[in-house]
Amino acid sequence: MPTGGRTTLVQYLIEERRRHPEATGDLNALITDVALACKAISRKVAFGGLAGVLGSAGSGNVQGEEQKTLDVLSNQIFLRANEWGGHVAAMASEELDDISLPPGQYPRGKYLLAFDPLDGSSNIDVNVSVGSIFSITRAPDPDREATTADFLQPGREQVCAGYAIYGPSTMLVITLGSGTHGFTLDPVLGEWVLSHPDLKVPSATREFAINASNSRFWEPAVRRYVDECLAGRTGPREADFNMRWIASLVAETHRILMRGGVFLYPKDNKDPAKPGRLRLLYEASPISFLIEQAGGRASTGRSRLMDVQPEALHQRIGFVFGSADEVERIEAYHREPADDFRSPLFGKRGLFADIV
Ligand SMILES: O=P(O)(O)OC[C@H]1O[C@](O)(COP(=O)(O)O)[C@@H](O)[C@@H]1O
Ligand SMILES: [Mg+2]
Ligand SMILES: [Mg+2]
Repeated sequence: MPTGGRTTLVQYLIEERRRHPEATGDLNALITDVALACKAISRKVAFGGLAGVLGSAGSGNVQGEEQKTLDVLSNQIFLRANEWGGHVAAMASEELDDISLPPGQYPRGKYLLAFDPLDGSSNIDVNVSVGSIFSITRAPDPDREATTADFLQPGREQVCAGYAIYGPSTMLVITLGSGTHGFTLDPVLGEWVLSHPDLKVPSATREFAINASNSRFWEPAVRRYVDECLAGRTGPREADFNMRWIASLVAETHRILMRGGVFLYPKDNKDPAKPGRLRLLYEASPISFLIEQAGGRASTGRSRLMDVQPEALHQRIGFVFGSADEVERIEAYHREPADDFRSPLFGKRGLFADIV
């Protein structure tokens, strides 16, 4: 990484490319196009109601979710920024039923780009941080037209992943497999400046994030974990825990990268057709790559998320990530037979184990 003065995203990417003498520069060009899309979305977010970007678009996506105006707009911005660059073989988006091929292009690009153009869209209208998430993998065969099946690669195959967060300041956080690095958008020069090199997630934490309104649908291992956190100093963990829930995956990830913590959107029994809330290819996979590269752990709750073989473009999955000690604990709870515990206070090992 360059030393002295400001390091911009472009400088960082050039430096990274030096470590790969065989690289053609295509990946860097693609990341620059993605970063440009994020910059454009950031401007739309900043103008908010003045740019007419709030509210519903009056349509739904392939997953039956209401599309916000900014979901649709951000999707268009991502597509336009990347379809003519010659670097992608195809794109997949939360907001598109099927993959998108670049228009009439030959030779095709070498990469597959999957993205959630606007994450946390329920927060747009209330002016809370939202973001964009992206994942880049290699097209298995750039000599033929890319297919949906080409996108179904485990997370460990990603060559780059990142997110932009549109918060009080706009940041781009990326990994190319050599650490996780944060760039802040200089709003005057319009440049991404390296502000948070080599982010590290502490292995221990006393902060967890989960949507507790789903508690009646949780599996016993998740219920046990949360019960034990809530029991605090007087429970089996012998420590008080704090809780957060922003409902923007990007914002939760950012907090965890900044100060640690654990996030759970676990597999539950709310809707048998949906094994989890978050999408594997353009939410959980890229966030996992960023978290692992920052020394954290990313899991389905049972095992490493980046080893899951995807089966569908918009597949959902249970997702637990953050400080390694907590994620390991949650995985261990899932391995234990459920009837071994009911709650921290009343289970076999609990304070009142003898009286129940
Ligand atoms: O509304 P819930 O159930 O708390 O879900 C919140 C989760 O849904 C998401 O908003 C899904 O993202 P989208 O806004 O891209 O659909 C995540 O960012 C967040 O973690
Ligand atoms: Mg999302
Ligand atoms: Mg989205």
